[in-house]
Amino acid sequence: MVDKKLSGAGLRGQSAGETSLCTVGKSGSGLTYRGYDVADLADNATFEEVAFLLFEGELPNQQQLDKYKTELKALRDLPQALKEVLQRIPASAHPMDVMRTGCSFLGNLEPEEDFTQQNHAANRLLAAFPAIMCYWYRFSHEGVEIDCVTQEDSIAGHFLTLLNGKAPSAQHQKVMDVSLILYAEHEFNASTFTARVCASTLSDMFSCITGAIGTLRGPLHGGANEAAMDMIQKFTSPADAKTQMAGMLERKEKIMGFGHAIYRTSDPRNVIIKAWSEKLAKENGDTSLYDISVACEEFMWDSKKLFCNADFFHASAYHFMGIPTKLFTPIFVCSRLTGWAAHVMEQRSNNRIIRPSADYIGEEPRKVTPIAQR
Ligand SMILES: CC(=O)SCCNC(=O)CCNC(=O)[C@H](O)C(C)(C)COP(=O)(O)OP(=O)(O)OC[C@H]1O[C@@H](n2cnc3c(N)ncnc32)[C@H](O)[C@@H]1OP(=O)(O)O
Ligand SMILES: O=C([O-])CC(=O)C(=O)O
Repeated sequence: MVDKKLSGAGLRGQSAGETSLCTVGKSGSGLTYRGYDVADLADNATFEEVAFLLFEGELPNQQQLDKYKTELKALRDLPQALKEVLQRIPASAHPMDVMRTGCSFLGNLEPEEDFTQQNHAANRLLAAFPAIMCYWYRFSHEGVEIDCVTQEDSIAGHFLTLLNGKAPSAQHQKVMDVSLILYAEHEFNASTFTARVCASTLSDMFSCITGAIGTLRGPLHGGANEAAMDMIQKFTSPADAKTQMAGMLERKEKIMGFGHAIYRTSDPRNVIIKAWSEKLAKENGDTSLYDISVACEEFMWDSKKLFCNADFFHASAYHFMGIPTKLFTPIFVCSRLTGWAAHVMEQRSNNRIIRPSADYIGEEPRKVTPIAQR
């Protein structure tokens, strides 16, 4: 894995366009958003500042940030028709399907009529996604019709308040804010590339984001945080984790939350969310799941030189905050929407339809045999 080859299938290692939004693994393991190191942003900025940075190109000053947050707060509520649609989606539905439908349906009610509305469409989704997720979840699972508006200052606090019906602790609010920063943007990953392909046909913002949600859903991409949670919950101790993982590798199973298409030796987001996971475990007074996670990390590195990606310690961190596992990937949506929308805007600003070629490996030209003779 250390000598990871960036070539072969899956367009690996091929440049598919230009971006000024993000670098991934440029110096082996780094991640920058518009030139800022993600660790610096996680320490010294908020998610709203990062969203502004991605959409507008620069970090906001205090006045710009206040204005932006006021704008977002005014966009939090959901139209009645969308609430009615969410009420009809069963509890058994996959929450990523709920996000996809919520996004798509909002696009019916409040379409992006032309590209001058692109920032508004992006901000509307950024403000509304926490309510789309929590309105459906609490209605279908608890029979509660929540008020989609809160007075919480941040998107992180707003989401946790909608989910729990009460304001979060300062610590939980901070961890959620950091998590939203870490997941915000990641160059030409599969879901962002989906959004850019859609944008390249001059389609609307809601279609681009709906497609991206469908791509993020898979366990090889965003869905890995849920899959990692399901896995670590089955391990009874660090030793059991190592034994079971050895069996999984022997059976050639993929271990979710490990490995990466671009990074070679580490994912820079891991060390940040891992540290928060440890703090949360200690605060909860039970580090057993954290210890199991650390054992998984050690085992995978020792046996396969595979490292934790952003998703692995997000699983335990979210779990320690009491977030239901099925909502892990939808939280990713609430964050990555910023990267997706910024890429849609960037694609539109210098567009040519994305249409690669394929190497044909099928039959030679042949004639149709009449059906009676087949
Ligand atoms: C936020 C995110 O989306 S981060 C990614 C989240 N996804 C996951 O965690 C899913 C698990 N990981 C994976 O499936 C892969 O590592 C991916 C999809 C992330 C990257 O895929 P690729 O770029 O094709 O992986 P890569 O080329 O590094 O694989 C090299 C070898 O390691 C193996 N490998 C890579 N990751 C894993 C893993 N998690 N578990 C077991 N084996 C793995 C591959 O099967 C491959 O083996 P092979 O040469 O015998 O075929
Ligand atoms: O870049 C990738 O392929 C996947 C990833 O880590 C992300 O989208 O955050």
